[in-house]
Amino acid sequence: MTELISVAEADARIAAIVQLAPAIKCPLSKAAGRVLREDVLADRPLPPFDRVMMDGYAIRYKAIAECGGEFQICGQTFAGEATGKLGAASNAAMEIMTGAPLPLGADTIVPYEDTERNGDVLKLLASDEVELGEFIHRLGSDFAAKSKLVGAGSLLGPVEMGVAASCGYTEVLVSPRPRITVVGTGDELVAVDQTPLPHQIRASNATTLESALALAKYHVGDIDHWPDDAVHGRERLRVVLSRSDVVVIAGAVSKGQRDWIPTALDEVAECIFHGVYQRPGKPMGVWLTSDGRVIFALPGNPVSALVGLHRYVLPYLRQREGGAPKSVPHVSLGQAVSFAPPLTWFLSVRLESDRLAFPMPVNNSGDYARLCGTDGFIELSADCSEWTAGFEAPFYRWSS
Ligand SMILES: Nc1nc2c(c(=O)[nH]1)N[C@H]1C(S)=C(S)[C@@H](COP(=O)(O)OP(=O)(O)OC[C@H]3O[C@@H](n4cnc5c(N)ncnc54)[C@H](O)[C@@H]3O)O[C@H]1N2
Ligand code: MOO
Repeated sequence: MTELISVAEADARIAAIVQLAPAIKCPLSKAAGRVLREDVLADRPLPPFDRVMMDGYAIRYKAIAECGGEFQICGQTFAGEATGKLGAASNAAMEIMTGAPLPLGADTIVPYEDTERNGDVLKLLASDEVELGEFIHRLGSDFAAKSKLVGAGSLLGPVEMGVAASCGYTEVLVSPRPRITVVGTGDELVAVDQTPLPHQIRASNATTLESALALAKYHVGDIDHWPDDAVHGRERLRVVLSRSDVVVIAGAVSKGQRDWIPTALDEVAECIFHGVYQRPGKPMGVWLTSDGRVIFALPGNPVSALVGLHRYVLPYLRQREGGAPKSVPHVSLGQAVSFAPPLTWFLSVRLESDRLAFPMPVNNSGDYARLCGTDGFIELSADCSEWTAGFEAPFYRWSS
């Protein structure tokens, strides 16, 4: 391990190696969840015409006083029909549907519910309650043509997707998805469908890490498992690096005689750091190849690997896509806690009412089953050892 660094320094060093991937064109139908790399502009004013907002009748407001609230119906306009024209007589009314363009000459809509109809004669039930200009969504009243509706860097969620569709974007410029490989390591591990011998365990880290990435909308292209054999492992490392932008390795990063990962990574990449003043996950490290591939080497202990993914890998992936940094919410400690080592403590918690965090510490970073029922972890900084109930701490959710 190189000299240990603080969590803040680890964040800064990761931010410094972020290289924004060149934008690509993507069909709009495939763009949900991607980071937009261009501004989406209104191609027309919003709304693009005087849009009627209620089913009923279009009238001239000033005619109410002139004709005692009685009108002559002279036609109909449905949504999808071109703009109609109100008859020249001041008491003319046009039957009209929601979504239709306001007829020329009309300035007010009276909903069906406020009228009585007899043949072509229309009577307003409460003339004095009708207001000039009611129920008309005026052309351009929301946005002028060419307004920026969605900014570059936005995440394309349902709102942004609908706005882009409404403006005629059949494709958009987005960040490409990184090719991600997740790697587990260790001779003690057997596949999920195997029955382990007493000294073996089933490999679970790849499943955990892949699902955490998938829930954050990142697709894992490959999953690999490497033995504790450095010669064979180095070959696999070369293959995986040749087809990945980001590699997330769990295990073999500490000080054991077969913890070969850091040495092998040093041979093919620059070490950005190795070792952070934190628990869990102290032995984690990050490496960068000369052609821009990034390797996160997380400890094999399942709690350490999962925390490392949420605390460092997911924020890195977001930055790499050019997305606005996701704000980390703060929650309030539900009870006092203490932690003596001068390390940042990532403490697993259960949330109540989405705001109050109750500590649910694991026995150690191999006690992954105790995370069931927790919602994520809070970050308690290394410069303190006692936290009172009510302390506000950054919160990372497992399922984000
Ligand atoms: N002399 C020292 N020993 C250790 C140190 C240290 O500073 N000095 N650090 C400890 C800490 S902290 C951690 S965390 C671990 C990290 O070790 P490695 O990254 O080398 O991980 P492994 O030894 O490969 O595995 C640790 C543990 O996790 C289990 N594991 C590994 N992979 C999986 C998997 N895919 N699914 C489920 N479980 C997995 C593995 O069996 C081990 O029990 O090092 C400490 N030692
Ligand atoms: O840092 Mo290790 O992840 O504490 O067990």
